[in-house]
Amino acid sequence: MKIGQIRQSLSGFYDIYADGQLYRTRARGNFRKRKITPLVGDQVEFESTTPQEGYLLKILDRENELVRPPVANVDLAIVVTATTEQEFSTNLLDRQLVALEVAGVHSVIYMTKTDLLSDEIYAERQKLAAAYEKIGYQVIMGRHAFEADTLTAVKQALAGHVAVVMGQTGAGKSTLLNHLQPGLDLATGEISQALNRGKHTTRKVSLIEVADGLVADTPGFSSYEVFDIPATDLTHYFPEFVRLSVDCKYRGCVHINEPHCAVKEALAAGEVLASRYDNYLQFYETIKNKKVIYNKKK
Ligand SMILES: Nc1nc2c(ncn2[C@@H]2O[C@H](COP(=O)(O)OP(=O)(O)OP(=O)(O)O)[C@@H](O)[C@H]2O)c(=O)[nH]1
Ligand SMILES: [Zn+2]
Repeated sequence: MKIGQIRQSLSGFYDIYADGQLYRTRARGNFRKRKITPLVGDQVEFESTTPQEGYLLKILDRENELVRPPVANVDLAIVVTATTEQEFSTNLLDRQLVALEVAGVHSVIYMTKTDLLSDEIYAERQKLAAAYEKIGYQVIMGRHAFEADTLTAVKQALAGHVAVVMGQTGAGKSTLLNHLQPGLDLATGEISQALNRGKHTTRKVSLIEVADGLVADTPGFSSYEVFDIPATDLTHYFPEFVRLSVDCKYRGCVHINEPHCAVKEALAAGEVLASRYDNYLQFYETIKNKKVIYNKKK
């Protein structure tokens, strides 16, 4: 019996990486009965006598699992964010950051389309980038998204992680993956839209080695509409609020109507981004109005 990591899943075969090589395996029948689908990124037990043939026996406990792309044990997301005036929105960015925090995935923000910005807007974006860095998110941003320095920074960020590339439609996810792995040849722009129109393409998913990390070769996007958490938990997914709230007067302060709230004081002092706080309020209301029954995980 060996232990390894699923690196690729393709029509019933699972390629498992262990002690420096890949083993092609199939899942033992009892998996299907128990309705467990092995995912790329899973740590598994398997048996194999040759690299071409073996059986996947057991999936070890998962840290997390994403739906799009379907990958388990992800610990880093590169959140690709287009910076042009037509596309950039702190609301969309914060939604993604919160959704990833809820999934237990750390985010690095990667700014694209900076080459299309005037110097003035570029300077504005730099200011905002500094504010997100202060929150605790690394922001990778250059005057051109795909110049050597910015790509090197992405590769360094990937080191030691299992990562996915996330972001809104057209942000530049496939372009980034193609730069990280020349030869991957993902369709970009209009071609990618034409291919995706009207159908859900089920491609194979692989984890590819980039520098010293692993990244899923399929970019992702979640519908960030519902956070599967109670509204009162939302504050836990804003790292700067978590730090500040130790000084809120009330335990369980949600920083809305409570007096002596450290988050609101920091907001008034300009130490919390007004856009972050506004987005927080909006997400809070959205969750409250959903009236969904929460099946809280963990
Ligand atoms: N000028 C410029 N164009 C970019 C940049 N990044 C991406 N693009 C272009 O924007 C378009 C969309 O890029 P994609 O890489 O396909 O975006 P995506 O996020 O994979 O999009 P979806 O597949 O729709 O989710 C393409 O035409 C890219 O060439 C950038 O930094 N600068
Ligand atoms: Zn508070």
